[in-house]
Amino acid sequence: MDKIIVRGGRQLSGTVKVEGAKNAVLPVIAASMIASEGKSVLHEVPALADVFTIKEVLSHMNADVSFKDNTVTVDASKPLKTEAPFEYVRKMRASVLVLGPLLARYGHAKVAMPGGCAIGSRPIDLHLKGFEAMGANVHVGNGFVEVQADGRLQGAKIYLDVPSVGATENIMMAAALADGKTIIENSAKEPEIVDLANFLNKMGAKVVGAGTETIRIEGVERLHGVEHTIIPDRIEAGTFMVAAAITGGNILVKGAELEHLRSLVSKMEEMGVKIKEEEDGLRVIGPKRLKATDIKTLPHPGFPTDMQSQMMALMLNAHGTSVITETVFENRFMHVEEFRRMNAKLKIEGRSVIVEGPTTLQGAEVAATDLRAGAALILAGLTAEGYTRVTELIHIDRGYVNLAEKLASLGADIERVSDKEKISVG
Ligand SMILES: CC(=O)N[C@H]1[C@@H](OP(=O)(O)OP(=O)(O)OC[C@H]2O[C@@H](n3ccc(=O)[nH]c3=O)[C@H](O)[C@@H]2O)O[C@H](CO)[C@@H](O)[C@@H]1O
Ligand SMILES: C=C(OP(=O)(O)O)C(=O)O
Repeated sequence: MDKIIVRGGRQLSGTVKVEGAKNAVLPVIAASMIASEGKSVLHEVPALADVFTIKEVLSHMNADVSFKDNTVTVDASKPLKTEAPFEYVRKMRASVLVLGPLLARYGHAKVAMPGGCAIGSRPIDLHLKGFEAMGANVHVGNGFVEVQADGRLQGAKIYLDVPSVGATENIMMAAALADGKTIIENSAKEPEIVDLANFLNKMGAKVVGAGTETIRIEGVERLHGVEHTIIPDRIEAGTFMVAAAITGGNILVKGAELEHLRSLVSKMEEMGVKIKEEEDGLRVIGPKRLKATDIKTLPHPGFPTDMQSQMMALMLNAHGTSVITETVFENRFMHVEEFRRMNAKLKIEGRSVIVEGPTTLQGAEVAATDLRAGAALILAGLTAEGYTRVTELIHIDRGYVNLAEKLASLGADIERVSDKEKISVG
């Protein structure tokens, strides 16, 4: 089992380039299956475990997929299978994003029903409600969800009870080939939704309003493969921004888009961090003394839940009491227990965590409970006394490419070791 071992105390400086966004590339690769003619060529694709999983899913479906030098090519013009077995959904919940494209193109799709995970129960009822409104029959049983339509889906007006990212994406993809107009109300507004809409539109779809709370999709007869560049990963960018802030360092995060990061930037500025927009990214300069603040996670443009645990690491180093309230997922505080192993003073009260800072964090053996929690433990390790050993890297590898190597290139005392190798530090 691999571990990342980090010794705290170094100030980080230099430049790091952000990869393409995991949460944009997964739906875009799924959407490439709708194209019944031509190839899609996707650039800036990060070499993440999740990308390899969705590539396997598409290959299983009979699409021709290749991945080389951050470019994925998908040719889905041959007839596709419409079932994805459990092994893929187990590895990655985003596998449910094949439902919309397959339903649109073939009127049928079947995938294993995703279970809960470390951050919450994560139902897909809103995805299914959308498909049903468009005329599909939904059957859930024996651990599978199957959706079936007689002929083309029908455009419909769909109100989402919560602005779910995945439901918005799945419905948008299904509606791209539906008969007539679909209106999604209370849709998610994340930048990744806009990227998917742009991709669909290049393929010949008619989607307007992505990035606002009402998306309108006029169905078309068919879509074709196109070339597309994935947007930068705002969560990876945010993770490096916290690395600069937590170590009192100075990092240029190349490719970070201010427009996608406004809530994070404003909270970090409240904490005393200097953030400047430069031509090719954001420069982040950590202060000598971080100030406490409060955050509440919300759908975009509110504060992203995927940055909550990294901010907790930062708040542990800030002077005063900070409060974090998690409203998106009901159980995204598994990292609290791990931070406590590092001497953190944290109290959970319902959906909030009270963070007493600053704490002298102590290195310890800790486990990544989800991908962002793993990144947050590494960030905490950058300021802890002694060695922090982070295990369960399988989670981190889902969402970060070479995180330890990139932090090392910025001056961190960090390395990734496998149990088979001789551990040279600690
Ligand atoms: C691959 C991907 O893009 N993952 C992101 C996506 O996940 P994902 O698309 O799964 O997240 P959603 O936006 O759907 O979930 C938000 C909330 O809605 C609830 N819900 C969702 C669907 C549904 O049918 N019913 C329902 O109740 C969820 O349980 C959760 O409490 O958005 C999350 C919220 O920004 C991010 O943390 C994830 O990184
Ligand atoms: C929760 C996340 O991803 P996923 O939805 O793929 O589990 C994340 O990226 O932080």
